[in-house]
Amino acid sequence: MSLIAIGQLTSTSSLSHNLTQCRLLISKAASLGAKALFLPEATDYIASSPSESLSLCTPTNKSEFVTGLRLEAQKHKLPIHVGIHEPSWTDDPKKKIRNTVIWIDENGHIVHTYQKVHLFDVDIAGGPVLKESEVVEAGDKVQEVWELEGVGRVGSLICFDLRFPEISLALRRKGAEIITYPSAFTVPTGKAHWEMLLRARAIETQSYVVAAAQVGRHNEKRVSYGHSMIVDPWGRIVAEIKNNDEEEHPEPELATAVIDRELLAKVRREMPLNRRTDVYPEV
Ligand SMILES: O=C(O)CNC(=O)[C@H](CS)NC(=O)CCC(=O)C(=O)O
Repeated sequence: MSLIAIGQLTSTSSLSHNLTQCRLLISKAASLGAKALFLPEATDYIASSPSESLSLCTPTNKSEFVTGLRLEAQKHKLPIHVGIHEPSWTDDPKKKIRNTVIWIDENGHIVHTYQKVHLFDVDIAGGPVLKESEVVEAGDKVQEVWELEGVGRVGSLICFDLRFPEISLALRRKGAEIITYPSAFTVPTGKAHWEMLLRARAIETQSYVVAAAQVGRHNEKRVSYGHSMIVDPWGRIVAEIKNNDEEEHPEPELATAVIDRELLAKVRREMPLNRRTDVYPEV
């Protein structure tokens, strides 16, 4: 049984501001004895336009934000899972960004990474209108699941990936016990679908779902839904940040939950989900 923490904040286009907010969450998570801290998608920055996003994107080993987090992880001996932007270019004139999540271990080393596979291109009447693929390069790999010592086997996904059960089932097949969805959901889609999708993914993969999310107003164009949560393999919400949807500038917040591997084993033992791949194709 190990405690983990999720952090919720409002990233802006100021990397140093975002780092300051993360430092508060990191020291809080460490003082509570969490074994790891999970932060949202795009914690390094949320820009107000594709061109601003491109101009803020720097190589990971030169990013002041990532360097700052690595030092904090080392100082507090606290592993950190965090969504960032990474450049994909070498000398490609059509520059693109990678929307990734990195895993920083307790020594401050980046030991795992995942690049978002499903990009958010939507045009919903009355909003939101977002075309992530204009500036972001889609990933093409399911991550290898890794062991977070004393906690469980982790597989990472990001935000919009949540709507595609196939990739979470692929992680389960690779041995995942904890599936993460660092996110920046929009308010209308969050109100309609966020909790339902997270709980569905937890129930059908019989895994913990860890979803740290951006909240509040990032700039004149973007607001995120928040409501970060951890769901257990039975579909129960075991940690939740209940932000007020009217509040545009909430304080960074933290929530914790215990990961109970015995419960996980019990759920999987009591209701085996044996697939009928003789009837339909394996996904
Ligand atoms: O823009 C950045 O820098 C960070 N990336 C994001 O915020 C991404 C792409 S715009 N947001 C989502 O995928 C929201 C998905 C969503 O809201 C849904 O599935 O309903």
